[in-house]
Amino acid sequence: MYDETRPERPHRTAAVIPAAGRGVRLGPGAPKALRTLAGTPMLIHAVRAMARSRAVSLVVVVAPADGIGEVKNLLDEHPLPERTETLVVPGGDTRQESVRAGLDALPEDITTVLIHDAARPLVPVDTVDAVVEAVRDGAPAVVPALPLADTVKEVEPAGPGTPEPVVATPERSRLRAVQTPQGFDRDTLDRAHAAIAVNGEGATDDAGMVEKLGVTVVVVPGHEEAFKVTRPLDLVLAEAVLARRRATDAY
Ligand SMILES: Nc1ccn([C@@H]2O[C@H](COP(=O)(O)OP(=O)(O)OP(=O)(O)O)[C@@H](O)[C@H]2O)c(=O)n1
Ligand SMILES: C[C@](O)(CO)[C@H](O)COP(=O)(O)O
Repeated sequence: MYDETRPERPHRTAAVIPAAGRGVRLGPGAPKALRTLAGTPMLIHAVRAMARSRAVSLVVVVAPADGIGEVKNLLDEHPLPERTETLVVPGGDTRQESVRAGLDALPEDITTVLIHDAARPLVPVDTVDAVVEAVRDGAPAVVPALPLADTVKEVEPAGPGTPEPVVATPERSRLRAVQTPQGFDRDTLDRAHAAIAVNGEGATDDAGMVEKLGVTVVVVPGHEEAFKVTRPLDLVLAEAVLARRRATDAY
């Protein structure tokens, strides 16, 4: 409820980009975030995607611990609009630890945080803005997501080469494939990470940690081009999207 005796906290939004993964599923080569798409490192595409939003005034890149200097050089070589500051911090052994390192580096005045995978370099600015707007409208946690095209089965995992028994078929119309940026009220996300540090349970995304607090997470429409570059075929798709953007002057 609005309390007129309490001064409004100014909204300031930061994007934290976990970029410290190795990219094992992509195959041998440089760390995934440093591999190029249309000649530009994936990380730079992701940083630009955040900086395109006028709401984002700070981008924190969580880099491989042995790649801090290289990432700083890349950011110097690819300047952003003047309104966007950048910070680079070393990541951890898991995505969760890397996100925590990014959160720890945020200045006090940040009230809204976006967590965005470097591995989703092509997310359109409208998706970023929709997430920020939903947080600013009062949702403590917001994820962009799309309905699924495939039917999904829950299985009893078995060893390699052993057929896995199906245990359930969730109703597809109720399922969503979740993307990033995921947007949060900063205090809520800090609480979620602190709780996980105590109980030790992990989650494959940040919203999952907030759900464990019992806080409602809401979904806004995601975008097909916000897909995660995970396996080699994703590189082919990403290059095709960039070629189409260049041909239509949309980039
Ligand atoms: N220790 C880690 C692991 C992952 N990430 C980041 O989290 C995002 C999503 O992770 P994923 O796509 O799984 O990247 P990788 O861990 O690099 O991929 P893989 O699992 O194939 O090694 C990526 O931007 C990745 O750089 C990170 O910052 N720190
Ligand atoms: C955060 C995420 O991109 C949401 O779909 C996904 O969970 C990351 O998973 P990964 O295995 O770390 O790539």
